[in-house]
Amino acid sequence: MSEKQSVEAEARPTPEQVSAAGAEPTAEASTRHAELSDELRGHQYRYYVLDSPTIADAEFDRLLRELEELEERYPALRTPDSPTQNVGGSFSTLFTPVEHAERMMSLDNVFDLAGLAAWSERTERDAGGPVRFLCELKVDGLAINLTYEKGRLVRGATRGDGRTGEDVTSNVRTIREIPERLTGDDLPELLEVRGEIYFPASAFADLNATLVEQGKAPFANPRNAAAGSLRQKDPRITASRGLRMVVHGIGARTGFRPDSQSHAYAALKSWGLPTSDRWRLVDSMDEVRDYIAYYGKHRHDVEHEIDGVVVKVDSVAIQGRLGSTSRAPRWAIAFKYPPEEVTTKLLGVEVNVGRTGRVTPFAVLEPVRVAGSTVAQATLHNAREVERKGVWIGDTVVLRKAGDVIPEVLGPVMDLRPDDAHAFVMPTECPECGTALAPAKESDIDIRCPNARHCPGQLRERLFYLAGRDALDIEVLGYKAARALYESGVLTDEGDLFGVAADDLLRSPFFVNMDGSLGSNAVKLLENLEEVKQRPLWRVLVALSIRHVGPTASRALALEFGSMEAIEAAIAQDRIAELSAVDGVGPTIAESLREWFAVDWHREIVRKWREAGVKMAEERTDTGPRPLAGMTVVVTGTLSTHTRDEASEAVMGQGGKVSGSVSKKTAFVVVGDNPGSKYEKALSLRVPVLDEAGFAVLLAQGPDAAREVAEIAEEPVREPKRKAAAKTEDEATGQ
Ligand SMILES: NC(=O)c1ccc[n+]([C@@H]2O[C@H](COP(=O)([O-])OP(=O)(O)OC[C@H]3O[C@@H](n4cnc5c(N)ncnc54)[C@H](O)[C@@H]3O)[C@@H](O)[C@H]2O)c1
Ligand SMILES: [Zn+2]
Repeated sequence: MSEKQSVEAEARPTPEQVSAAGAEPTAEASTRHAELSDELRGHQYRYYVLDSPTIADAEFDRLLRELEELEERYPALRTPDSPTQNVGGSFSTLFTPVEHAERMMSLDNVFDLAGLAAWSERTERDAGGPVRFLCELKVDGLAINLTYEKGRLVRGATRGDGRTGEDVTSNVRTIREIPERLTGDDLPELLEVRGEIYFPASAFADLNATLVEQGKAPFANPRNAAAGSLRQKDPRITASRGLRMVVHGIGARTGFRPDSQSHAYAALKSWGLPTSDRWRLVDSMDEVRDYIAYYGKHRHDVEHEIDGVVVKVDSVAIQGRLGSTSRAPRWAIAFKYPPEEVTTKLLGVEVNVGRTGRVTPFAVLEPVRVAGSTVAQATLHNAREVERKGVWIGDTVVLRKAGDVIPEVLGPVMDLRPDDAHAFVMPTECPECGTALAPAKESDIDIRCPNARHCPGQLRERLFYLAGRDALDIEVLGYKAARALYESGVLTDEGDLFGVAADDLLRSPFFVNMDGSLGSNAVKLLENLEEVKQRPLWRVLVALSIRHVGPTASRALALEFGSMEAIEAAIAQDRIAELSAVDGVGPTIAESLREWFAVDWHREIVRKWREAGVKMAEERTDTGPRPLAGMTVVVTGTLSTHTRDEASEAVMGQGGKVSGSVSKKTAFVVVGDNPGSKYEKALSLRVPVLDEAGFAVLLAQGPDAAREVAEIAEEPVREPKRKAAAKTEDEATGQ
């Protein structure tokens, strides 16, 4: 890094200096060039020959780009043996070397849309006009060359340096997807088929687990697994690995003259070769960008890893006219997606105790930037998962962070394992309370802390959860406040929560000012707790942390039973069938309710909350009219006057049901801003549609009045009406 900076810091040569024969390289530049070249060759050897790289691809690419930049500045450094000029990878002595009939090339890369646009402009200029492009996925695997003579597979070879590869014919023959004989008439005399061997992403974790079990080294990622599995001395091992292939090109051919890449694919497919069905022919760069965007989003919906998109000129004639450089064709370009994989150090494995007592190990990592954020932790799910991945504390590991997906540790870089690395041992006691851990059932993989009531970890998580937006929504009760409450002994479990008074909070430094007076957070908490006592029954049910009883089931229970007492009575009288018959509840949840209420201290929570004044019944149960009884209302889009929850509560408060899907039986669909397809569905089913004003009418004046102001589609269904006035951003997001 520092050397790079020193090179960059030098004065740039003037354009005249460069244009002549190129600037004379400085001593520093030459040294850095030599260093980088050596380093890159070392990485290439590990990657192509040992199948065991020690740095992430993005890091390798960064070093290669640095080399390219140096050579751009000092063209004299660009010697034919530079890593920038060659197809990466020599060949090993493990396999017999074989010459390819036609050279195997690499691909030039671009890393952004500007680079892609520059390439397409250059290409169309050189081609003398607009060209048709073929877009396909860049499969992150291992390049292979299959030679077919008169339709018979005679050889399989790795790319090697592009001219000479390794003979892996017997290994290739074990891959089921690769035909021994092509089928059809008109088979070419000679055909080199180029493609990628890959290891299915979904089988990767299992492969590592098997290797670890056998005491063998696990792979860092699926690409290495593909290369390592194909390049085996014993083809039986290759056969056991379930490798697959995608065809993406042709080399030498006799008796086969396709006029385009796409025609070639069609022919290869008809002969039984595994071509992809994801390629697209397009006539504009807009469509290329759409393709790139689509697979950027669906990168992990594909059976193999993808590191980019390859854009090719479809016409073989134009391909020929454009030709190639020493290492890559000019008629194709690889658009690389932002890297998702990095390597970092696994500093430790710690465990976390969850709301239900589940103890989960997580990786503590040296903080590293990947996919736009800094990652310092990654869940490891359970002890078996840590073992299956084969990662040890102290290892350099490959970390993958894909977009919004949670970061995942893929595997260890075995060659960098330090002597003092050691396997993680799952604790036998709860790190929060010291209780012996055990699986809930003998067959469970997860282990739990059985001290549910008093374990600080579990209590903290339950308090945090009951204060959440989907439960009681207590603003000031966050993690720190939750911890402060039990650490100072203000409460022993959540049953005490609503009995907390100012005096109690004075015992906790967290809630007290320097001068000994009650802090503003304490005042706020006490206020909050008062308000919360009036929350609807379903929120109280959620707050109890009963397994499987989330907002949906709680709403259904509240609607059906109307009060906590009624639910308790149903359980006490063993009317479980009645519970499970409730729409949105079912047998699992009914059983879970029964189990929960069977525990003394659980029933105590309910009793204490009730005594403290928490409302445990829906107001409307026996008093007041229920004008919406028997009606189902669907709410879609954003309302400015109600949050979704408030709207649902208002409907349920009047005896109505709230549903997520529109059917013929729906009484009303309430439509806010940016409604989804439910609006269109309502119109097509001729269900009355209410805007916000209409919803207000429904709540204030009842269904008959609402029907007067509702929009009902006439037959035949017309184009859905778009909501005219857009809300200001504040209104739209202010809920
Ligand atoms: N981590 C390391 O130490 C290390 C070392 C060397 C190379 N590498 C990585 O290897 C890559 C560079 O090597 P490269 O020259 O092999 O290739 P490349 O990945 O830049 O592109 C060329 C290769 O892409 C493959 N490919 C996949 N899909 C294709 C498609 N649809 N059409 C055409 N070709 C397709 C072909 O096999 C072709 O040889 C980089 O990603 C680099 O980071 C990493
Ligand atoms: Zn515990």
